[in-house]
Amino acid sequence: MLTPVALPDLFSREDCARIIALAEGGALDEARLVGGRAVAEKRRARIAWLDDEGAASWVMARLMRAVADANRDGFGFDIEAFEERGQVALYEEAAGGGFDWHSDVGDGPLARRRKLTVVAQLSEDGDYEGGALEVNGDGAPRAASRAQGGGIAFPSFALHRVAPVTRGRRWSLTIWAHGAPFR
Ligand SMILES: O=C(O)CCC(=O)C(=O)O
Ligand SMILES: [Fe+2]
Repeated sequence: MLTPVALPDLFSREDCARIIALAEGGALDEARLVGGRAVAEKRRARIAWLDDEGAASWVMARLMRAVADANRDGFGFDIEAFEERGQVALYEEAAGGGFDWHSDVGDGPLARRRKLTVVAQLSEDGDYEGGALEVNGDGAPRAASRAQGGGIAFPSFALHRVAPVTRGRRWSLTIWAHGAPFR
């Protein structure tokens, strides 16, 4: 199945605040694209990476369980591991935050092994306008739920985007599950 799967209630409101605090406690860098090139025009966000050991381990553990369930129930892909750290992204009105249509599968050694993408909404719906995460899993782009703490899982090759944030700021958390490249 290629249609995105909703993952409601991954995190509580307090969990979301804790994850944002973890990201703010580290370095928030200008986002880079799949190939490692900084391309400001396509992606306008700042990002921080969560380690799967230490203070953020509970975050990664919870997401990994949710991905395993979603894969079993919805996708049935061959997933072997989680080979990248969790990515917290901040899209800000002031910076014209957004991320144009793209696939998460690329030519890099990790990007080519991406199988499933999971994005969790860390901000409250009312904190921002615009900023919709839209996924085109089957020919029709659909907006993911904006509910804080909820998430969505979709095949990493599926085109998706974050519409420009027109007011406020949106925080998200993305992880990828990896395995042998699609063929
Ligand atoms: O922040 C989001 O909602 C999506 C992030 C994304 O698509 C990515 O990092 O590849
Ligand atoms: Fe993406």
